[in-house]
Amino acid sequence: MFEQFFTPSPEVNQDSTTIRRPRKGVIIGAGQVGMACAYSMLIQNTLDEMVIVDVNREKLEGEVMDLVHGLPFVQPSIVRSGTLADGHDADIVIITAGAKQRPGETRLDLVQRNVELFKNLISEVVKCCANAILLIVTNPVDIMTYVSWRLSGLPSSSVIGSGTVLDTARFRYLLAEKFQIDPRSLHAYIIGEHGDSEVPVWSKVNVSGMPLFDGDLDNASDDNQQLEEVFAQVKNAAYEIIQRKGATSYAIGLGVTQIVQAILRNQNRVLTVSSLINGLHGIEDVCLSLPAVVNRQGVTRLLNMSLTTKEEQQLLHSSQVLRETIGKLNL
Ligand SMILES: NC(=O)C1=CN([C@@H]2O[C@H](COP(=O)(O)OP(=O)(O)OC[C@H]3O[C@@H](n4cnc5c(N)ncnc54)[C@H](O)[C@@H]3O)[C@@H](O)[C@H]2O)C=CC1
Ligand SMILES: CC(=O)C(=O)O
Repeated sequence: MFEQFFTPSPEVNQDSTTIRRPRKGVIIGAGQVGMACAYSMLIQNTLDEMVIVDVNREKLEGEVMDLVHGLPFVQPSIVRSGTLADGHDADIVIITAGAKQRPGETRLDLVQRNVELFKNLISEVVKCCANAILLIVTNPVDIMTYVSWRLSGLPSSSVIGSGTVLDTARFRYLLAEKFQIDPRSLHAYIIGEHGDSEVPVWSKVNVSGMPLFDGDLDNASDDNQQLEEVFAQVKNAAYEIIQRKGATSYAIGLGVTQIVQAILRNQNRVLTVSSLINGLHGIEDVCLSLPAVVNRQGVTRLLNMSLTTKEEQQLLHSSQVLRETIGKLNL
């Protein structure tokens, strides 16, 4: 079509091995979170091709129409609605489908509904997108990551949960506000469950390598109480936001983008994603977040982070909460 406008170049390189293979991702779930991930990845030039899938076809079409009308403003990429079958050559599948918390509900309250959904979904994903890394966002994300690993039969390195990447960002943001520091220069981690039993690693909080505390916040000084209040805000952030606007989406969209970039750009980036833990800190057969090295193979290494006795105990408790929940599942 319109050949009159173009003249083929005399020496087009036909050797496809010199051309980088496009980075392709599938997002399952075109809800608030799925679309925030799509938008964030689009404006950060993260994928060359993005396929968005949802059982609600009408909503899906509307969301994708809205998104593609922005393509002239960003780096070129393909964005379209589709089905899982369109993901046969996908590098990554991001799962955001499923029930979300209503005001007052915990993430663990979603477990039955979302595990039932995943029982069908994961086998389809593995069948259709055989070579993809799975990135789970649906809550309760640690349980859903474990369930996805078990149901998929994939190596655990290829099944990753967004984990406490979001909580870690909230922690850094709030601490950075308090200390008047750019959050990128403040290093701090939330580990364990993405949920009520999560653990702040006070002993490792530092500004460009300078530790801010000796260890645990043991004495009840005013300063320490203020810092405990910061952690309470981190832990309760989702409840507070859901109470006000019904869902959280922007920050998780940005967090997912960082994880996807770490994977597809082979960055070896340290992120508090959720992955299978077997042995570290005395934890067995649970997915939860510890600082992990993320690259094109997924989670390849976990940092042997030293913790105080109190932090170890809190982490073990968090793992027990998750293990008990897994123990009640009929997988
Ligand atoms: N890991 C994290 O840090 C966070 C996780 N979440 C979780 O993400 C999930 C999604 O939240 P929202 O997007 O706000 O919910 P939402 O209700 O806006 O969207 C969910 C979407 O999933 C779709 N869906 C349901 N079953 C499907 C299937 N079998 N295949 C394809 N699509 C399907 C629905 O049609 C809907 O469009 C929830 O479980 C929520 O708790 C939310 C924020 C942060
Ligand atoms: C909903 C949720 O998991 C969060 O915003 O942390």
